[in-house]
Amino acid sequence: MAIFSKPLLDSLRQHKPGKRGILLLAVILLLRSRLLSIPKQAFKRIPSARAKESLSPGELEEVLQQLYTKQVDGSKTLLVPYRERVSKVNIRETPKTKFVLDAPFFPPLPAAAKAKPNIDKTFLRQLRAILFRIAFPSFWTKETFIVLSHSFFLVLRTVLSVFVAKLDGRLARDLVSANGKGFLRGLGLWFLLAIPSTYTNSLIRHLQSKLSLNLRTRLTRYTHDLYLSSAPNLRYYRSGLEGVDQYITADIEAWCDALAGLYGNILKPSLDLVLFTSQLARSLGVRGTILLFGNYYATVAILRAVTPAFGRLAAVEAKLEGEYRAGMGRVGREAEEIAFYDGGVRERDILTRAYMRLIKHVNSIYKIRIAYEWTEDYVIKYLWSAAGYCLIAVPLLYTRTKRSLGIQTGPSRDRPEDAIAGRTETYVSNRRLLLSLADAGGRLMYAYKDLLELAGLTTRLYTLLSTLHNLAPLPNQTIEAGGDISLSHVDVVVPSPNPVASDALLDDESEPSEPPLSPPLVKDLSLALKDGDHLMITGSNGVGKTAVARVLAGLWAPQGAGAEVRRPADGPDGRRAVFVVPQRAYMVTGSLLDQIIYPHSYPEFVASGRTEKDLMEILEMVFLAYLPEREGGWTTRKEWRDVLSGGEKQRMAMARVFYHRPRFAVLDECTSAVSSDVEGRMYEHAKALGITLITISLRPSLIQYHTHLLTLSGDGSATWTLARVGTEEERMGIDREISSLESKLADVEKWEQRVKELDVLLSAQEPV
Ligand SMILES: Nc1ncnc2c1ncn2[C@@H]1O[C@H](COP(=O)(O)OP(=O)(O)OP(=O)(O)O)[C@@H](O)[C@H]1O
Repeated sequence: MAIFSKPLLDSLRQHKPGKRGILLLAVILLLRSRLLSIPKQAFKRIPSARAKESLSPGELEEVLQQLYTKQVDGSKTLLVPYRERVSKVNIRETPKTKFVLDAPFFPPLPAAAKAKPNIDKTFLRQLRAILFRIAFPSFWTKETFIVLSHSFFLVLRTVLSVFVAKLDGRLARDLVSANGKGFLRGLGLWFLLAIPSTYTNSLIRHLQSKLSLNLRTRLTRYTHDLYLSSAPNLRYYRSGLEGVDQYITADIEAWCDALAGLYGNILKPSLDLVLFTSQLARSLGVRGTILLFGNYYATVAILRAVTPAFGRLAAVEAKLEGEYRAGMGRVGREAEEIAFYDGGVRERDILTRAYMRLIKHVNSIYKIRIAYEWTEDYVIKYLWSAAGYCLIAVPLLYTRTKRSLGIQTGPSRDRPEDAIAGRTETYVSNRRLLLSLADAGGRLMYAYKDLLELAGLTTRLYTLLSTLHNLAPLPNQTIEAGGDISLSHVDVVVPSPNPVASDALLDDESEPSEPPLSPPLVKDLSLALKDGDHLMITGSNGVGKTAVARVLAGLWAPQGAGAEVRRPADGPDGRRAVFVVPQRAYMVTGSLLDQIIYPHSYPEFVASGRTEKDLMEILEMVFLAYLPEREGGWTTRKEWRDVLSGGEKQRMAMARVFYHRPRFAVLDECTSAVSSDVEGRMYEHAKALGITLITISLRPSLIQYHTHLLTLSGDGSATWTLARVGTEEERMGIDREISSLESKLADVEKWEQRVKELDVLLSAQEPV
């Protein structure tokens, strides 16, 4: 290899130990990259048992269906399709105790802090909490190793820059003194030094991206575990955070990028500044060094005075971006409804307004940046350069003893041309150092701006985490194995919005106040249901029927003095105690099979011992047996929300009830689009399976399948009546209806008489 050629080895021998070290390092780095590339090619030729084969479309479908495999220790291995292969990712859930321990580090933010993210104590506290509780929970993590490697290469780059500056000076000296041999040797060294320099640069970029990605994975997984929590937390349901998708997707990514970039952007120029200043101070003397520091001080003072509130601007930008993104998502989701109304133009106006709001803000940032960057450029490029010339002049014009920077080991400088060559060397080295210094200063100033932007993003991320951490769990419901459902003295009240989630970034800086509790929808509700007590809840629209179901299912906390909700626990065989089918049919992302077994996953379905034959029987029960064939099999993956009709979706929801066979099924107007005869058969089948029904409906035809009727009065008094179907009360109601019908029948004779009279009248008027 060329790098082992004799001249190079000679030059290695000729140089001092320090320089030899650098050359050695360059050779090692070069060899490392060479060596690393060899095995890859070699391995390609060796067929390995571990080599991953590409999956056939059928196998890929199976993997998509499988989703994960369960490990012995309870963790899951997610099967992630990747380039027609499958990569396995081990997922260990964040323990609940970790969240409990972390919560005190995320106290709620005062509105003023949300509105004005800045580099202050609050920012440092937030950053510390996110960094040391989530991003780097302990020292021995992969991320720490990346940071250490990153730091090493950053330091190495600075050291290499100093050598480049020295070599620059040496080349100029050899040129001025017409030392051809020395010049060529210097040029050789220049190329050699370029190898580790460029390698270091690309590695720094690589490690920075890797750090950002690893941080993102850590934060995302932590947030997923925190946000998608089950009862009694249900944070995804109760957080009340607007644009939460923006927080979890874009904001986390932006924060990780900003942090990973900032580390390099601060460490490297700071190191440069220290190293170059110390180098320069050696040749500039005391006067020059004082001038240098005076220059730094003036720069910082000027730039601090003109720096706008980049933190707040970045946070507002993220929020507006989230609003625009959410609007676009809504149109995508509700496309058909909008199309029926032909509401495209209206939606366009709404979205364009959201977009223009964002653009206006981004534009204003750009405008603010012009003034800032103009000042920054003026100060860093021109002021520093002018100061640099003055500083370089110090050793050249006033210093009698021209000290070298350590490279000049050449012949004595008694001759005048040697003196000129020496001065040129000093000048070129100092100038390069000064240019690097100006560059470092510029980057530090940029880093200050980045730091402000990071403060804004940190506030956003902290708002998300503190909102989720500070959401008190729902009060414990009494859950008894084998018990029944009972509510006693429960007031059903709409929960007040989470005050912590309020976003003061755009509006005012006022503290969030506790919103007043709305009046109860249903007052002092008491009822008890055991197996076979089929209950129907009825009442006019908006009266609170679904609200009762929410309390029953544990989504809303029961209110009122002495209020208590008792629910049965799930059976030991995994049989669900209570299963709610909501008003709006929900279709999960996945295959046709996934729709029936939801919220079970495929491995749970397999573990339950059920087969596709069982699923087919269920589909027959809900009159959807044609679906597997029509849609191309059980594993077909489609956007089921759009593919199935409204009635089909409702039938599918009933299929889920038959699959899970809960003890109690709360059916919230979930068969409103199903024809009455099919609805009746599904109700009969549910009862035959031993499922106790709690139906919310306005259809009187459904009363016959129930034993109790809860009627919520729609007169604003929040009262209710609970009657047994077929009791005295109900009979009285039926008797009243019969007597009203009989009195109407008594009039039938009079109406028939009248019809005859009208016939006679009409025939008299007909022309003969
Ligand atoms: N999250 C909420 N925030 C504010 N108000 C709510 C919320 N959920 C329900 N409400 C209000 O509570 C009232 C009762 O709602 P609910 O959904 O229980 O009505 P419902 O009786 O089921 O009506 P429908 O027959 O139309 O389905 C409504 O006036 C509704 O606006």
